[in-house]
Amino acid sequence: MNLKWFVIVNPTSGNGISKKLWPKIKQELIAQQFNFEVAFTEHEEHSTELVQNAINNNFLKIISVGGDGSLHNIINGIFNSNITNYKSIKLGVIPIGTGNDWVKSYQIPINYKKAIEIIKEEYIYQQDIGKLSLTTLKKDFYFNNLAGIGFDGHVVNKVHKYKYLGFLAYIIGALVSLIGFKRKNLHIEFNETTISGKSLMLLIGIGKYSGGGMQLTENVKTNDGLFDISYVKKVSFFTVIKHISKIFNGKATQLPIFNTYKTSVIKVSIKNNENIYIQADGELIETDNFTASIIPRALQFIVPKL
Ligand SMILES: Nc1ncnc2c1ncn2[C@@H]1O[C@H](COP(=O)(O)OP(=O)(O)OP(=O)(O)O)[C@@H](O)[C@H]1O
Repeated sequence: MNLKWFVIVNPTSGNGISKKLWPKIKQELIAQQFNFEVAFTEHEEHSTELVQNAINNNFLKIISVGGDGSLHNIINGIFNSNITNYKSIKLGVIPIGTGNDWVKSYQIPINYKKAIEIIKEEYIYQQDIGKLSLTTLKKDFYFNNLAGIGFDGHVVNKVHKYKYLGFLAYIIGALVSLIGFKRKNLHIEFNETTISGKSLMLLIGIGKYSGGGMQLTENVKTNDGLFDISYVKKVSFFTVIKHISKIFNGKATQLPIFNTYKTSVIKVSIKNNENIYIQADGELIETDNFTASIIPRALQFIVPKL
């Protein structure tokens, strides 16, 4: 076993803030007596490969410096591989992203010095991981925070243009995208429930926050072995504007447009081969019918002791 930490830095995250801050982060890691090696991502999804190499070289303690997409790629690197000792891995996050949504569930501070202090404590929390198995493409994608299909994916597709606006990128992207959005036909099955027809969006949640601080799922517990499902058939622009504060204060799911459920498995089919976007942790994945299943307490994350 390698006792050193392996630090993966996405220099592009947070609109390039990671790159600018890295010298200070490095200094702080040294000051807090971390023994570490570092690698920078050189292209999209490179962290998937970097984490696999690190684990194959016996590193078990990983730090992600970046946003939700960087963490998502690291998790896909761990689970989309033949790594069998993933239960021994410890994963810490120094959040330098745009949305930084996963860290909000655990109140991990955006301040990098404080985030490093938390990692130093090595307090472990075993969190559920979601697995999206694409039916036709026979590919698996994993997520640690939230996946969505429909409007949600559409916003992720649009949001790149607005990332310079920071966390506001998602809400502005959502408002702009709502105008003229055409709902898609979905067929959704879980437990004894079937939902079929034109749908605005389906959210499959593990973590509490998405879209830069929005709370669109209910009674979230990240290790209960259940997805927090939110289904919205339709919504008007006027309703969103009227209830905009509820999107961020956790009360949105009380609105009658929200149907919420809990399940460990959910099957989604896209009717009529419609062109629809699917996102996982804010990263677009390929479009296909899929089954989402939860892997309870699959991975050890380093979080603050609450
Ligand atoms: N060297 C690189 N060049 C270009 N893209 C990269 C590079 N390294 C990683 N990426 C991509 O950068 C994207 C965004 O990263 P990340 O999500 O960490 O930052 P963010 O978008 O600013 O934050 P958030 O997801 O929290 O809003 C990911 O999709 C990842 O694949």
